[in-house]
Amino acid sequence: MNKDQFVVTASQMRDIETRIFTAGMPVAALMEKVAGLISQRLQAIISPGECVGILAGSGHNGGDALVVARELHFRGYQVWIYQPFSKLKELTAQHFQYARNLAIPCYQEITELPNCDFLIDGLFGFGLEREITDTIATAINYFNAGNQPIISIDIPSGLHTDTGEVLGTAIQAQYTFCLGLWKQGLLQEQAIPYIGQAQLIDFDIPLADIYTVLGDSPQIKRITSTTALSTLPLPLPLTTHKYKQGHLLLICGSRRYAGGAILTALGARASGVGMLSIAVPATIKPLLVSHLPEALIIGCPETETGAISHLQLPENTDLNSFTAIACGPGLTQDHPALIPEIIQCECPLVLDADALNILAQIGTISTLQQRTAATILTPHTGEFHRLFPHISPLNRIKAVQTAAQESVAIILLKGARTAISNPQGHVWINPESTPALARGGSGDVLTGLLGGLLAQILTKAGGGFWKDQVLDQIVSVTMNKVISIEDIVATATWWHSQAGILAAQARTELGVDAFTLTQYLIPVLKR
Ligand SMILES: NC(=O)C1=CN([C@@H]2O[C@H](COP(=O)(O)OP(=O)(O)OC[C@H]3O[C@@H](n4cnc5c(N)ncnc54)[C@H](O)[C@@H]3O)[C@@H](O)[C@H]2O)[C@@H](O)CC1
Ligand SMILES: Nc1ncnc2c1ncn2[C@@H]1O[C@H](COP(=O)(O)OP(=O)(O)O)[C@@H](O)[C@H]1O
Ligand SMILES: [K+]
Repeated sequence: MNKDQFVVTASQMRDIETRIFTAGMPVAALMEKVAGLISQRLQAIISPGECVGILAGSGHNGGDALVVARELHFRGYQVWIYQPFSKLKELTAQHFQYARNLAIPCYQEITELPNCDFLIDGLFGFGLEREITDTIATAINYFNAGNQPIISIDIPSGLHTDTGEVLGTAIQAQYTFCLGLWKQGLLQEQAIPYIGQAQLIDFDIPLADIYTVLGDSPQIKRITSTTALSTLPLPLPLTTHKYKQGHLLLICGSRRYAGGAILTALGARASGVGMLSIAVPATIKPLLVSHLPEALIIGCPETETGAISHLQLPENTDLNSFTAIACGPGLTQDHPALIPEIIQCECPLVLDADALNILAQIGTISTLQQRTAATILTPHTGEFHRLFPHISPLNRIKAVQTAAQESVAIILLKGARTAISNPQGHVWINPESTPALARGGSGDVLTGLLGGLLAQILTKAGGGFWKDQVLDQIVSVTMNKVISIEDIVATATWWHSQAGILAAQARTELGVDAFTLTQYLIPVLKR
């Protein structure tokens, strides 16, 4: 089984290791195994003959680094060791002694260090417990200022293993080889500038130990292509028809922001949803019709400024006629009364952009209390602050958990590492994205895509969901599979980011405007 989806804190990793050691695995044997795997990965990056500086700490992160030093020495690399500590853990001390007896040059002062082509950072792993100061802080700053790439073992030294916070100072790595299971800190936004390209080194931790420590349904998980693809509504049933593939209502756009409605709609189109209805101010109806001839465009009465003033749905239709509703992009805040009207709907509801700004104005938690079906809020950091001003966004994982619990909604906090939580605190983190998405309109695309996916998957499950299930956020019970709404939210997030990555590969990071992004959604699935 792929261990890529698990995420651990330092204390959970410590508990898992303890279980392995208690079961009989010798500590020294595990260190040998782990460092052997690290050495193999290094040899794919560094050519024999090149000079490698090894930075060794006092604990087992340093022990790993010293075994790597020995291995690279025997594989024909020029190796030296920087080891400034006076007291080492026993196993680490033994490896240090052996390296010295092999005549690998060892130094305690940065002023003595020869030049090198690469540095291996084994100063601190998940055992870092306080701020780095004095000699070690000076050394880390010195290494960061050099030209040679740094490869960190487990986590860049100086980062807090859980929060990704910099404790005093931290190594800026080009590569991070995370050992065994992904550390939570590597998925926090503040850690991104320090991590470089991150890879997991799987050293065969038994699944039973992982589940014993993390629980049968782990609280925090990484979204991977495997987890995302397992939720997509593919292949379609051979005998399906359009009304079985979901009916999404988008409520978006204004005279001022007509483009937001188009982008949201194009995101929804790519989801493959069976029926798409789009409520917009009457003035921009012809524009939407020309972009999306397949959609039902509902022209609504508008305010003087060109915002929707009232939802005028077709005859025999009300909000509960739809499988899901997504609302907000380009709406403006000119007519706040629209939101309390929409909140009444008894189907899953995605709120984004101006719908969130209005929600913040009228009272986030009190308004959402009226909801009987699932609600998904998709704020960026600014909108999150308006919705939940009392929640610190510094630890984004904690922040989404708290916000979701308080609002009894699913919260998707957008950013370079989008984090999603359900009210029970189950979190998905999107580990792979691109700054090419940091452009106006790309969030609108996500809202449409997510709405479309929700409508479709709900309908595939038979369209029936009961109140008690809704509170558990469970929407679909097929023969042997339970799909929860937050899994669908995670899948949409993954799909959107992968489209950004694919578009950036084809067109550079500057070539991913929001319209172009919509054109790369389907190619992600073909790949
Ligand atoms: N047992 C093994 O062989 C394995 C080792 N692993 C490695 O072991 C690491 C964890 O090892 P440890 O628990 O020994 O911890 P570390 O090697 O991360 O560091 C702990 C040491 O640093 C000291 N220290 C902490 N903060 C400090 C500060 N601010 N300034 C100065 N000293 C400080 C501590 O007192 C302790 O001696 C992992 O990150 C990984 O690299 C595991 O990943 C795999 C299994
Ligand atoms: N630096 C970044 N790296 C990766 N993804 C990003 C980055 N910045 C923004 N994004 C993504 O781009 C989208 C921006 O959405 P949003 O802020 O709502 O923009 P808009 O409202 O203009 O559409 C989100 O999906 C977000 O996760
Ligand atoms: K390290």
